[in-house]
Amino acid sequence: MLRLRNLTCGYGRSAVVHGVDLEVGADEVTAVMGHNGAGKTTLLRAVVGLVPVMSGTIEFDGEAINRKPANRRVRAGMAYVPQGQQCFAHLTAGENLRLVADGRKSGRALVDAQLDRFPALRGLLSRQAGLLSGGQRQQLAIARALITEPRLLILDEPTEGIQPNVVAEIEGAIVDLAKGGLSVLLVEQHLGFALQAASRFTVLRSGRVASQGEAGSGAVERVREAMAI
Ligand SMILES: Nc1ncnc2c1ncn2[C@@H]1O[C@H](COP(=O)(O)OP(=O)(O)OP(=O)(O)O)[C@@H](O)[C@H]1O
Repeated sequence: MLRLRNLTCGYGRSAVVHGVDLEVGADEVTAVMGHNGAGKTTLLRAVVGLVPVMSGTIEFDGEAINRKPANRRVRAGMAYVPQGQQCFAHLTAGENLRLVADGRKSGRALVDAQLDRFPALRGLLSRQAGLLSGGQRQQLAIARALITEPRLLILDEPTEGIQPNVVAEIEGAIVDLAKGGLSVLLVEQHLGFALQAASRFTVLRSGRVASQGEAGSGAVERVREAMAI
């Protein structure tokens, strides 16, 4: 589905991510971990086309997409949920969803499906998104991304700064999505959840792969060691 080969990317002439290989298989979750500033967000932004590739390749469905603009990557089946529960704060929750759904075939059904996934949003549709809690805004942001019917969902720290009772709901939704056949590239600080949801993991340190492997037995120790925690 997604394969990065020897990817180097960054800002201007400064590389931030250096020679990273990484794969997200069909129907799989790959977790990317690492301390603040390790380059996780930069890597995700390169995948969606918001940070230029300096060298190496990004392949999506076997096709090199290094030069494909972000809008065409979205059309090809990627959806990106950036860090920070980003929504249109002055629009209502319902308007945030309709903005993406309107004009799509079965737009209303797509919205309904996401309201079934995140039932708490049903009662909040007429509320301004900026007045929702962080957890509710994150659910809204994920719901909005899913309305585009992606094949690869790219999530940047979806549980960061969110009240613990909602964290469990968001984690559950991500696990369900993966079980339902969606591929997910997940940046996540919570080790336990990342390794439970993912089948592969990558730890970045100063933009380089410090550890990588399958999220089975022994993975927690490998990740802890790579992150020195
Ligand atoms: N727009 C930018 N221009 C220049 N440098 C940037 C830019 N955004 C990030 N950086 C630098 O790139 C490096 C990696 O940042 P990045 O946000 O990718 O890390 P991260 O692992 O996602 O960290 P965090 O968990 O804090 O978000 C940092 O040194 C940061 O200062």
